[in-house]
Amino acid sequence: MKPEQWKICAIQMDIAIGEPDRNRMQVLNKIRAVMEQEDKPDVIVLPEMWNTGYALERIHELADEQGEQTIQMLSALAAQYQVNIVGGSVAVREQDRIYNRVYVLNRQGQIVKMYDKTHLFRLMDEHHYLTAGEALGQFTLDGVSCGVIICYDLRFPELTRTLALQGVEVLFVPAQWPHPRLHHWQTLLTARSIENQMYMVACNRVGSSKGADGKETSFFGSSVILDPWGETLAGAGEEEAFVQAHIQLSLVEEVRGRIPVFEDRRETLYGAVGPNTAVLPS
Ligand SMILES: O=C(O)CCC(=O)C(=O)O
Repeated sequence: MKPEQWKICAIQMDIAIGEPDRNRMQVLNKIRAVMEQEDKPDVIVLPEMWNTGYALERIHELADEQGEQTIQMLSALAAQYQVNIVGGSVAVREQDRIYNRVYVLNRQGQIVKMYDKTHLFRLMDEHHYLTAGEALGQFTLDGVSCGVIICYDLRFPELTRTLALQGVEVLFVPAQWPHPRLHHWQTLLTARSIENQMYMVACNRVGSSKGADGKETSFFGSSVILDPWGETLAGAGEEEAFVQAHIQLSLVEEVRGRIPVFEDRRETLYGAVGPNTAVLPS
């Protein structure tokens, strides 16, 4: 049965580029610390590409083969602490392909969803190294309809809208969103939350790392939990933090009832979301 409320914890952390063993140890210790709190969370969320960072030039050698190490660790933790884990994303190798993949584990430690980032971020050369996913990230945890998108996916309102139309009430957004685009991050998260009347749990990394071009990229954190009105329930700055909030699950239905945008949509005017019907200049 669907709970009345959930406690969510987003683990905002630094990531050591190209050091999966060190990052796994960090994640293990942080999850243990979170679960030692008196008021334990129901769902833990991690940031994007937390095993390798954006070490794209060595990604074939560093990525987790079939996700085995990630699955083993997160599944054991989920079962031990009986907590749901939205496992951020990790670089996973499947034969000669690399995916930027989220594993979602339930309280029994079972995988309930695998989602591969569908929109690859050209500005960081993802399209040269990674393979895009072809499926949406909808799943159920404790009877709650949830969705996941990864970082740059946030710029595609059709994706979040499609998930909302599938009934998603809580959307998770693992990210490595860098400076100087804090304004985009905050605005897009708030807009997606308000227009889709859903909870938004966005978990970004902090720290900085050097890319293949030798340039330093720094990440502003600013992880946030928004309610279906787009109001901030919890947020962080640029330091490592546990971003935590209790969310009232019935609020989604209440907000959708107050301002019934899903009933008021004029699909016959602007088409169903889904296939790309945009007319581009020739
Ligand atoms: O869209 C952006 O500005 C940031 C996206 C990004 O860094 C990513 O998808 O990894």
